[in-house]
Amino acid sequence: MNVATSQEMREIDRRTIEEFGVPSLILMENAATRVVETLAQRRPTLRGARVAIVCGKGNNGGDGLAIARHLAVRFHARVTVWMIAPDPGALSPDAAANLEMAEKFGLTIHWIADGVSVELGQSLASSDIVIDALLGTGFRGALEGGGASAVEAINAAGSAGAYVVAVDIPSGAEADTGNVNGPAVRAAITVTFALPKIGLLLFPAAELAGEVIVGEIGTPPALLEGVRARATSAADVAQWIPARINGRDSNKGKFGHVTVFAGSAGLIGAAALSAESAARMGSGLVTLAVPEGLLTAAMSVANPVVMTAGLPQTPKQTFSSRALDDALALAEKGTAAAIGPGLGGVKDEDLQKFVREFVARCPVPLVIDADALNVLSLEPDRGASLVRGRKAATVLTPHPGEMGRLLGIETAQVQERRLEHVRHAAETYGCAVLLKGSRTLIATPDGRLTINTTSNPGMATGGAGDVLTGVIATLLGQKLAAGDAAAAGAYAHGLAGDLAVLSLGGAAGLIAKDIVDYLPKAIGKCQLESDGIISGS
Ligand SMILES: NC(=O)C1=CN([C@@H]2O[C@H](COP(=O)(O)OP(=O)(O)OC[C@H]3O[C@@H](n4cnc5c(N)ncnc54)[C@H](O)[C@@H]3O)[C@@H](O)[C@H]2O)[C@@H](O)CC1
Ligand SMILES: [K+]
Repeated sequence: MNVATSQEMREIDRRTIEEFGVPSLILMENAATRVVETLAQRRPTLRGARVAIVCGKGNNGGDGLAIARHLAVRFHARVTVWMIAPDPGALSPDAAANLEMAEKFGLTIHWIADGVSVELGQSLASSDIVIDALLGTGFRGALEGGGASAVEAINAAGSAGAYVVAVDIPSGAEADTGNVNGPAVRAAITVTFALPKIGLLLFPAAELAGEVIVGEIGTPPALLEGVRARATSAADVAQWIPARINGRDSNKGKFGHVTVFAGSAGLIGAAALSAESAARMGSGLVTLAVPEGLLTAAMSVANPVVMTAGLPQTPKQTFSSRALDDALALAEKGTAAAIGPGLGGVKDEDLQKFVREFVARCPVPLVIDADALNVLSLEPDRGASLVRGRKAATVLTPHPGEMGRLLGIETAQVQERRLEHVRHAAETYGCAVLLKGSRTLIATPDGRLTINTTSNPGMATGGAGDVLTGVIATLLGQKLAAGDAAAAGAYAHGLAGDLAVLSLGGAAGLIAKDIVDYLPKAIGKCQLESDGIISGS
């Protein structure tokens, strides 16, 4: 599913109006109609209901005024409009046109420039439905003054039982970041137009939006295809994966062969988890390479389907640069490799040398994770040029701390502008980059962005990242493009975690191995959803 930034949406609207001749007032009318239809479906008691509509001075407010008219005319709703604006002269042209119509239809309209009004609070609190048409995609920053007071009144009404509907996006939330920097509306449902705005998928806005309905407003479909961001769907995953593995002449050679380079003393479990997840994700063969002193330990904890190899090690039982030739030869036998989980000893110069050389020369598609990322970010410029120089596809899978180190910034800075930084990293390192989080983001150097909507807080548990590494390596080994492998991998991994939590009946006790075990179910669910046999969650 495509998702839009506010700028892309403005441009789509502009082209709809200028190139396709659809007047902006028709778009606004369509938007209002979609909200009213949704309300009619969700609120069987809409006829005669008490509805308060809070409108701003921009086009979001214009939508609210059009909604007011439709509710009054078609459903005889008892509508009160609250304009949070100084006077009609402050309104956008389309909002002003709708104000004029609303006035001529005899609707009740109150004006409060500063938003502080006892009557507003009382009116909202005694309404069955409150419609938030204060601010839409034009909003940035933090709400203060009148807008903030109006939002607080909306939320108080919501807490008192009113059904709160946000028009396009909850007011106070930023459409491009999902950030909420001040008061923001908490809605039961958000009706957004043409395409979901990126912010609606990102926290905290995603949580404030409630259920998100996408209302079609007459935008030419071709214009909706031109956006740069998307959210992965089950159908995407189903489409990407079976094209490679469901052929009639299946044999294990066709499913790929992943080689995982991982593990150090005390961290052999990370290695075993990555390898087992590759097997569960459907890799035909999996080889786990560990420092040679840990081979026996690896064989005892790894799943028996996993082949094992021991490579030359440093005195601290991490990979030595002497392991390089063997490692490259092993990698070359497979269709994809992963390096990083539990490597340990990042300060060990011999390990650093091994990682740098391996990354530069590994001839097959490669997932770089965890300590391997930390080695690269010891000297970020050199790390970036090593990755950029690679011949085969690459996916980096940093968590926010690792991303900060890769870019030479603080973790908090990463988290403040996740979209921006993941895109920047993809450009800098010239490969697909997956930034982990409650909404994992994937960027590719061509500027495309994917938002992952599966996963749950239970997955913030040791080893979950190691599992993801094995999953993505499997998809790379089945010849998916790097960005698709990362997107499909994140979706399947998150869905496996969701299914595991449902099955366990709680999130707190989820362990990484559960995610591994639910991978087959997650893939199966994607296929069933894609075939229309079951509906999406
Ligand atoms: N352009 C179009 O053709 C369509 C637009 N539609 C609606 O129009 C909305 C976008 O309209 P606009 O671009 O007019 O913008 P908005 O209605 O979202 O609001 C913009 C107003 O918010 C103010 N603002 C921005 N940041 C602020 C802050 N921190 N504190 C207080 N005020 C702030 C701006 O000064 C501006 O007056 C969409 O969300 C959607 O609801 C729909 O009618 C569909 C068609
Ligand atoms: K709104």
